[in-house]
Amino acid sequence: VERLRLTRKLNMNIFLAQLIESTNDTWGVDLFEVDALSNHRPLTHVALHLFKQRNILKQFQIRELTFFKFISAIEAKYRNNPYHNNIHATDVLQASHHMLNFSVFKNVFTELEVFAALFAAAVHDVDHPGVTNQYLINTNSDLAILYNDESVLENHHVTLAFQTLSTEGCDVLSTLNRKQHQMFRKMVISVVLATDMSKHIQHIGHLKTMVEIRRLSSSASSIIDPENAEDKLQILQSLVHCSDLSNPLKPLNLYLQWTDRIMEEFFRQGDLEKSLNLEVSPLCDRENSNICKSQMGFIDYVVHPLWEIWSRLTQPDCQPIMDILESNRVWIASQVLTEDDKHDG
Ligand SMILES: COc1ccc(/C(C)=N\OCC(=O)N2C[C@H](C)O[C@@H](C)C2)cc1OC1CCCC1
Ligand SMILES: [Zn+2]
Repeated sequence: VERLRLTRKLNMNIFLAQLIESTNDTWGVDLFEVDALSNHRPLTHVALHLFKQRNILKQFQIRELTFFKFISAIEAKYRNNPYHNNIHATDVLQASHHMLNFSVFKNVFTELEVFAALFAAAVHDVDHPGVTNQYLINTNSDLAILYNDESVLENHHVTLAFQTLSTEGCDVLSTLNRKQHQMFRKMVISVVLATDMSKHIQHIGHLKTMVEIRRLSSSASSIIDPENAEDKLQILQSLVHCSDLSNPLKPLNLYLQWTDRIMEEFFRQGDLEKSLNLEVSPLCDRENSNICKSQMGFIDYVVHPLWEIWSRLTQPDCQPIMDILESNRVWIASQVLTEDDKHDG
């Protein structure tokens, strides 16, 4: 029996190593499997692997043990929410890594910009309480008071991330010089704050402008001017925001798990609102929800408008991902019909 147990353990570790290896260049890795096989430490395993694969630790002379301690401390500060947890952080990190490899970004970003974008993705929802900004504002929470109702969650995530750097043995930025540290901090703050859904429309506007300029100056082969730091920062903000809203563009079985999770998180908020005699927020009433219809709305009015312009900027590498969105939408639409019948009884 002992031999059987060890053999099974060995096979699990081999399977885990293969899954982690696939995060290098695969869209739609099953991070729920990575979570199960890694003793619920997907973020530490995947972040260490990707930062090493990109040679970031060597470039900035960051000791592997320091990075391990930092990312482990961050992972431990993610709460066990149904959706906003360490698996979601790993998902956004891996999607951001994947899209930084798009050919349109070749020779565009500096190592520091790549480091900042992936760092921001890994920490972007740390200590998320599983409720929305609006809920925190409506309940006069300490966080809303602290951040004056402005991007309350996002301010909290980035503050906590930088505070974690001063935990014993966790300062992954200690080898950066003053200028690098200043630029890194500016980029991480702006990328994490840009994940606030209230900035969603602005992302679309900036991307439309950039695509327009690309279309007009069709001469310029690579549309992104590596000298324009502002444009590059906006692209990194949109890259992480797109990764944050990438669930409907993942293989259907993964998309459906994320949908179940976000709905459970929203429903728990609705339960809290009911118990506090507050008005139940949209989509948060578990007694009265149409999951497929709300996902259709999410895809048609939030996700597709963003990804449509993002895919135009990043053509042709985004096409396979857009194809997944299209097929998922067709599947969801087919379920709406049957879901209606179910409700009609
Ligand atoms: C897989 O599905 C989702 C994945 C992630 C999210 C998150 C974290 N934010 O998304 C934007 C958001 O919170 N919004 C604010 C308000 C809830 O109105 C919405 C239209 C936009 C939401 C997902 O689906 C939602 C939206 C439709 C049903 C539940
Ligand atoms: Zn997020």
